[in-house]
Amino acid sequence: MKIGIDAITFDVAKIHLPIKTLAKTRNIDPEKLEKGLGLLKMTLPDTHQDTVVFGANALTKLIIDQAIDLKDVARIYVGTESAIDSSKPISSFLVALMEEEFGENSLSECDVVDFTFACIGGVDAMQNCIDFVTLNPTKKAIVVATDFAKYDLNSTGEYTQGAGALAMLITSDPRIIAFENNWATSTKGVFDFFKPYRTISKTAITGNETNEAWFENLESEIEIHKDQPVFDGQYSNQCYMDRTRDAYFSFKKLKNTTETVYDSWKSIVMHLPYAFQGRRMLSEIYALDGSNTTISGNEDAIEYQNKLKETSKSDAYKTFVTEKLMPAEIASSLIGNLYTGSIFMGLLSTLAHHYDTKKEISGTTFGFLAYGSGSKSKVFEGTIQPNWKSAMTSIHLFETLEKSFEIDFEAYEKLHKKEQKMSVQVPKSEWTLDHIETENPNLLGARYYKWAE
Ligand SMILES: CC(=O)CC(=O)SCCNC(=O)CCNC(=O)[C@H](O)C(C)(C)COP(=O)(O)OP(=O)(O)OC[C@H]1O[C@@H](n2cnc3c(N)ncnc32)[C@H](O)[C@@H]1OP(=O)(O)O
Repeated sequence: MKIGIDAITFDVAKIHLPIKTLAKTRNIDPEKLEKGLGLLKMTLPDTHQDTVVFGANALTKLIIDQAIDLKDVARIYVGTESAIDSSKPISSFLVALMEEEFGENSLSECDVVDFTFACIGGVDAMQNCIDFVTLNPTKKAIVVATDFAKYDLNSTGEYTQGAGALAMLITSDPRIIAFENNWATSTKGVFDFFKPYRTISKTAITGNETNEAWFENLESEIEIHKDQPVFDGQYSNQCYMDRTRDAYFSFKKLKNTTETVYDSWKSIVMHLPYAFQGRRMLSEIYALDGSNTTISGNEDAIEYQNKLKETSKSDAYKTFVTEKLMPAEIASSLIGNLYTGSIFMGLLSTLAHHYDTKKEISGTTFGFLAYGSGSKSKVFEGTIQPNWKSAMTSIHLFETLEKSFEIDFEAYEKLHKKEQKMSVQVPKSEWTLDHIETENPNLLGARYYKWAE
């Protein structure tokens, strides 16, 4: 029995800052960002948008476009690392909004939960849903991956920001892609990128040593939540390379093959925190699993790195990248990082590219290399199904991204610093964050959403 993705929808932030504008203001060589990292635009949420809004928009579109009867949906599992509450999951908000739109109690028997493991939570959610549908082939599950990749101003992550969501319908006999039951994992607990609870001492804020109540906070430490991560960029790259390499070779063992696995993949879809991360990180796997590898494993660290650099600059590797990785990069260049959604956006970008260029990819196998900081990689593969094109007719990925609204640097900084109070663009036919409760003590911080006609 085949299980996989039957339909995909997306909702990406509709405003963007051109990378050239950021490069100019930050005094960075634009060529480094455009040609070195593959960045063109970075999207960011408007004042009325958050991760619930993106997820709800993608999900509403999926339900309407695919005429899904919610009685058939047994699970809505969300992948996110941008939760807006430490207890109430985004999936709980989504249920409320979907019931508002599609009828009271229409999802009352649906199991919902959020999965958090940095950027790999969406893949974890999907693997779980696939297992569920394998056991219950008449049922359907939906995976939503929603995130806001926000980095500190002036940090090395600043040019990799992005925001949006994807929703995927998981069924038996899927139209788009069916996954094989080989999932290889590599895990190691590290601090490459994380979003810790932080504190500031009350004394530092009030200048007062006596721990007097401060806006009803009785603790001497004031807790701070930030969307921006603590991270070490180059170390996170090393963790990404180590985990994906180990998961790849575990996958090879699972398949019990001595052949070069990536040769059997028409396209390779990786987690893309920025467009060229995959091509920059994959050269090691390319060299190690290649039939004519020049790497023996006995080199010292410097020689090993030099050989990898040589490999990554070779014509053969460039051709490999153009054939197998480039289609997934196109959307990433125009969006930025979607954290949990990035790998699925890479899949959608690949499908849209082949659809728009009229390439037949039915029956070909795609390889997936997922990564989440902290850290974990999963490697798996799937086969494109004969009816994949019928699931692409309503997608319009690149046309939609083309319509993104350009903002200037001043507007970007105001949004980043939360100084912008009014929407930059008037919302239309989409969910919006209406207000956050500030008075009622039993509902303090409750977030309310509404549909903008
Ligand atoms: C966060 C997640 O989503 C989870 C993860 O994946 S973790 C792994 C990724 N980590 C992150 O995304 C964390 C946030 N990002 C960062 O810290 C940084 O953006 C980064 C570490 C990813 C990149 O760091 P950086 O210091 O800006 O770039 P750097 O590593 O020097 O690479 C610049 C590239 O541009 C190239 N370049 C520089 N100037 C150039 C020019 N004028 N023309 C063309 N290319 C140029 C360099 O040669 C280099 O490419 P190669 O190594 O492939 O040759």
